[in-house]
Amino acid sequence: METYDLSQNHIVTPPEEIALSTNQLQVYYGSGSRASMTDASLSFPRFQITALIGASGSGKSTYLRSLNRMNDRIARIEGEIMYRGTNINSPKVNVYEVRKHIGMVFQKPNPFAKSISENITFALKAAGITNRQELNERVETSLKEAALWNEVKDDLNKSALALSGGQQQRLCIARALAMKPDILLLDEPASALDPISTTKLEVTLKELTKNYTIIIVTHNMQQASRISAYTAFFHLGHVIEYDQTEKIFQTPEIQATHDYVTGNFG
Ligand SMILES: Nc1ncnc2c1ncn2[C@@H]1O[C@H](COP(=O)(O)OP(=O)(O)OP(=O)(O)O)[C@@H](O)[C@H]1O
Repeated sequence: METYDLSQNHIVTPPEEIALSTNQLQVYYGSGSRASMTDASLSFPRFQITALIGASGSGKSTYLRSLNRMNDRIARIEGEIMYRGTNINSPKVNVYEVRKHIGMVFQKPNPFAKSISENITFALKAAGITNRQELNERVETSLKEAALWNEVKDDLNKSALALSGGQQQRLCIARALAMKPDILLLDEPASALDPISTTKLEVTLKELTKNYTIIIVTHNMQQASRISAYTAFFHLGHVIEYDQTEKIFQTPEIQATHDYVTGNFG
């Protein structure tokens, strides 16, 4: 791989309303003094999908997981994460509250070994919602939003583990949506899925932009260009380029981005 000047970057601020932004975010794992993520300043437009792309180890997951404080126990995170006028990367901010607004779905579908409906109601009950009618409504609404309702509505008491991988992943999305978040973070949600389930998931994500802001890590460049409005290219712990997706894939400003999207490395 060629050596690139990591200080060279091109980062736009989208003109749309911004749902979440980071200002010079730095992430240090353990007691290390070397940052695994350096000076990441990005603004994510509301009701759009933004894709985070880059080679393995470039820092995409590190960055994504920092956004809802999932890295708190294993890393030191410096810089600001601005959400609704508050820096949520502050020790004074309650991380559980943050995660109600900024939900996360992981690479491998990880439903609980419980029924389909209990997968959705579990966190709601823990949050103090006990009214049966409200719980039922949330189950139905979130399964509909995740485009799973029609496939499971007669099987709500069956085990979630009996679902296919693609259905399990949409259940995990429904589980996250049941908390009524504002922003959904997804870390390679389709990497364990077959092509048909992947297409279904992509269609679902696009539908969700009516009500949610989505930030997705993906290894799959076709996927990024199919579904996202903006794309950020990460390289060796730096954000090198951030712009409209079409621009990143067709006329990037930076050589490293060009080489990555044309398949020269990765
Ligand atoms: N828990 C951890 N402890 C220490 N270092 C870590 C940890 N997680 C990630 N790193 C390091 O941080 C850097 C960025 O890794 P990260 O997983 O964020 O990259 P990535 O772009 O998401 O890669 P992949 O696509 O393979 O998931 C790498 O050098 C990695 O070794």
